[in-house]
Amino acid sequence: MRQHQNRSLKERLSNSAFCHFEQRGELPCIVVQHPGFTASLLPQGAQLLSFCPSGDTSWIWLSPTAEYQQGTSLRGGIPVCWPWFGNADKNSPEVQAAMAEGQPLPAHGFARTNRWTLTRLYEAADRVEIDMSLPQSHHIQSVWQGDAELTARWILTPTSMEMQLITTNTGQSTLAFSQALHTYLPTTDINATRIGGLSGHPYIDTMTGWQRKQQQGDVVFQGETDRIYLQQASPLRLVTPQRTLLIHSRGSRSTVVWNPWITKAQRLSQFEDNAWQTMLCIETANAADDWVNLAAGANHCLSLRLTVE
Ligand SMILES: O=P(O)(O)OC[C@H]1O[C@@H](O)[C@H](O)[C@@H](O)[C@@H]1O
Repeated sequence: MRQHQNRSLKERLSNSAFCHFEQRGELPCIVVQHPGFTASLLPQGAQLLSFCPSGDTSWIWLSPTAEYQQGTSLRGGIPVCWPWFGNADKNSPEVQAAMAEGQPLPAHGFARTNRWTLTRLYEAADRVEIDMSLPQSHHIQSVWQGDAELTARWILTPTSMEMQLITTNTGQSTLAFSQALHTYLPTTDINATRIGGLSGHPYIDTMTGWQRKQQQGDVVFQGETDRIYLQQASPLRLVTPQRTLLIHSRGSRSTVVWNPWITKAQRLSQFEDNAWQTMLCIETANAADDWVNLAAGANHCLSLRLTVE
């Protein structure tokens, strides 16, 4: 099955102007080498691993110790969390209703560890667009009873990286889900890093028993940080010593901000002990109170677009 999937992906990419197939450990990877930018994406998890405009370093962080293993999400890039965010039991009863009972349920859902299929590739002088869809599988049906089609779309240009996650409710009744584009971002110094655009927003601080608080000013990092900011926030402004990145989002009414800091870093897989100093996550989400209730037949598009200021 895997070999057949890899053969047809190779064939599909053999006529491509800018994309080629590369095997990385156990995983096939799509490498994009456009005159204006380079990028790499895994069909496993529809995970973008890197995006570098020409002359720049990657706007996306990838762990130097990331492992290319079947069925395991790589640490870094943009993992897709869907159809639930975080621990299954922290989701609303509506989101939990479609989850199978008596099964171990993976954190952040199953989309990030399953194999997706390349369904569209558009290449032009000013952009590359790539679509992947998540096929139904026995494994998915054993953990989740929702009826949905899921498409990931990237629109890559020399000056921007857009990722969309489109959920279509193919069932007869309303579909409830939570989700995130779990973007890992680089910084050269977490102590000199701040996020603008969240001042005045309420947030859930998972570090203090899910207490509700309110953000005053920019978000700065002084310890382990794991927060769900509520309400729509776009654009966010990530200021690092290296660059200022604007994070534009649509279809998102919550933002997760995460840095594991010193102690949690030592417990994380595929993560060097000091890596917390040079990364953070800003996740374009619909999480906690903010889950999506999608009518039968309707679509929902969660989108994230990165540009530099
Ligand atoms: O190790 P995982 O499953 O990729 O999760 C990483 C982090 O993901 C974040 O979204 C969560 O808020 C954190 O609590 C979690 O630790």
